[in-house]
Amino acid sequence: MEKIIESTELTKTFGDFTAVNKITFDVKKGEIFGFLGANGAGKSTAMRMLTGLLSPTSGAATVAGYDVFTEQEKIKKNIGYMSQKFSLYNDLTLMENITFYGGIYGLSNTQIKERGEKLIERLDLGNIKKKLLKEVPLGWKQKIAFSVATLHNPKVVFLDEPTGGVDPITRRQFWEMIYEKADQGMTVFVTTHYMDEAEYCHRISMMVHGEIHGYGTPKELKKEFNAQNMDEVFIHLARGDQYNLK
Ligand SMILES: Nc1ncnc2c1ncn2[C@@H]1O[C@H](COP(=O)(O)OP(=O)(O)OP(=O)(O)O)[C@@H](O)[C@H]1O
Repeated sequence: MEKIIESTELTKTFGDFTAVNKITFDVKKGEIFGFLGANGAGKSTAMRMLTGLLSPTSGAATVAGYDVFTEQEKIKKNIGYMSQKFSLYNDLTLMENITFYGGIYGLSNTQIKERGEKLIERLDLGNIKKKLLKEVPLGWKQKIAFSVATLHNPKVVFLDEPTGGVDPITRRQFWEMIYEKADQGMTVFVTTHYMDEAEYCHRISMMVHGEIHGYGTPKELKKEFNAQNMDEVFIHLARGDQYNLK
């Protein structure tokens, strides 16, 4: 199957400190790939390199066929990105946000109108489309942010802890949206701290101190670490062997 992301020994150092140390992995078309790790493990740094926001120190990687060292602008045009911090404008209405981002993504006015209306219908937001975003509850904002990040049908969408602070029902709805996009062939690269969400991913990598220490399907990882669930896999990897699960 076609690989959308390929990383070989990708590394980022800040002075003497190695934040990301030789990470090697790939992500296939239409795959939901979970990028996990404890706070400070290096996830955001890796994601920033893959989205063309930060220059790597060494190694090699391509995203949607473009080189992270030399084709960062092309990468940015072919991806969607939803950052940890809510990325829409609170002082614009829903439709104004859609128009603004649609313009940034290079969509025509007709495309913006059509896709915007479809998005509003899909999320059943007709009654709030004229409200300022700041009046909309967080869970809804996250779903809107995801829809806006995929408005231009990117090959891959990067989601940095998209469901942080959101209630369980909304998280579930959010994941239904992720599945829908993946079924359409979009690749989803997602970081999360929720281990139940890790179970929803097709494959996972687990970062520990800048390195990938676990890589595979949830089933494979549970088998490898003799764990009942992803929580146990995470504890085993992130906190060392003191739990003696293996
Ligand atoms: N610009 C920078 N200069 C120096 N050190 C940095 C810089 N950016 C990140 N780091 C360090 O690199 C390490 C990895 O940080 P990073 O933000 O990638 O981790 P993370 O896994 O995304 O954590 P979190 O889940 O908290 O977002 C941390 O120790 C951080 O302090």
